[in-house]
Amino acid sequence: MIYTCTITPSLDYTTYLPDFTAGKLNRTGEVYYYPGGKGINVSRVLKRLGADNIALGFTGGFTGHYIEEFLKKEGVATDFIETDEITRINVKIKSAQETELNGPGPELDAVQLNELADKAGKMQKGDWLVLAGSLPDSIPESFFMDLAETCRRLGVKFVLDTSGPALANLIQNGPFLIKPNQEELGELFGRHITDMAEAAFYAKKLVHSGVQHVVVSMGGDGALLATSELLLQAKAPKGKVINTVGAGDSLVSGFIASYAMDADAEKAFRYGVASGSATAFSPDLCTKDKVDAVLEFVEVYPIKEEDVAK
Ligand SMILES: Nc1ncnc2c1ncn2[C@@H]1O[C@H](COP(=O)(O)OP(=O)(O)OP(=O)(O)O)[C@@H](O)[C@H]1O
Ligand SMILES: O=P(O)(O)OC[C@@]1(O)O[C@H](CO)[C@@H](O)[C@@H]1O
Repeated sequence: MIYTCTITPSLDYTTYLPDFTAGKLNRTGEVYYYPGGKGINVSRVLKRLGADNIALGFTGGFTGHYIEEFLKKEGVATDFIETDEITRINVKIKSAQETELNGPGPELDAVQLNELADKAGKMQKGDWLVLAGSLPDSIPESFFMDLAETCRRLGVKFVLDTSGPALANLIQNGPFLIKPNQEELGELFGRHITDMAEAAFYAKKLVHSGVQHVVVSMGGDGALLATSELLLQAKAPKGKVINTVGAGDSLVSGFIASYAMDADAEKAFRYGVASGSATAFSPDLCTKDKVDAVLEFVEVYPIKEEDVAK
């Protein structure tokens, strides 16, 4: 079974308007209320790609209830732990530019965290755990280290799509897959990464430190994959970009859905990039039809040793 874990879900209040001016009253046009948070997006896309999964995490209040109902209607199984706090509302403003306002995550106590640890302790060899999204500072880092250790002990494939100090610590546990974007990769090494050559250099470093698959997503420039055997670049297909929120999560979903079927990292990478781009070209997250339609336009080729920054 594939489990996703979203510590900080959100209800994404998503609105499109022709002009947005900060400091003024802006009247919105189209408004959408999507369940959000990175792990939840991964769950939704996995389901659309035909991969059954269970969404874990913490939800509360009317927003939490809405998220659960929405996921139920889409056929995504959930096993959330209830919080007293209302799940945050994140505001996504789509105008000439994309502006986002993300709220803080929940305050969780030891009982709630233990409940999650218990669920993780029941996973089985061959399962997947995708820990995605921001991790509140109030949770001790040792909690996530223990989660990673549980995965290692049980033979569960641990996938990480988070950032900050937690990511830096957790990569020491040899996760199956991490998917930093260019900026997050730079944060890990305290530098500003400007191109594919530099991204390849640092991705390889992560592989040497024990990460099994490193996918660095680079927005409209595509992505790269580094493993102990492969160093590949994918060019993203061209298309009309509507909404890039969740594009990275879709890449993770596409990779997992494909790898779970064929255990072929190159194929999974191509399918992941197609999924990310298909979301960028959609108002909500991608559908399988859209992914299949863009797949043939994803170009994948090896990065030559001389093209890796030194
Ligand atoms: N403008 C674009 N055109 C085509 N494909 C895109 C575009 N932006 C994103 N993508 C696709 O989505 C993938 C992930 O995008 P990106 O690097 O923006 O992820 P991210 O920063 O993790 O996003 P998020 O956190 O919003 O999910 C890219 O590798 C690419 O395949
Ligand atoms: O605040 P975080 O947890 O870093 O990111 C949360 C978020 O921006 O990520 C998703 C897109 O990737 C959205 O659904 C959600 O609102």
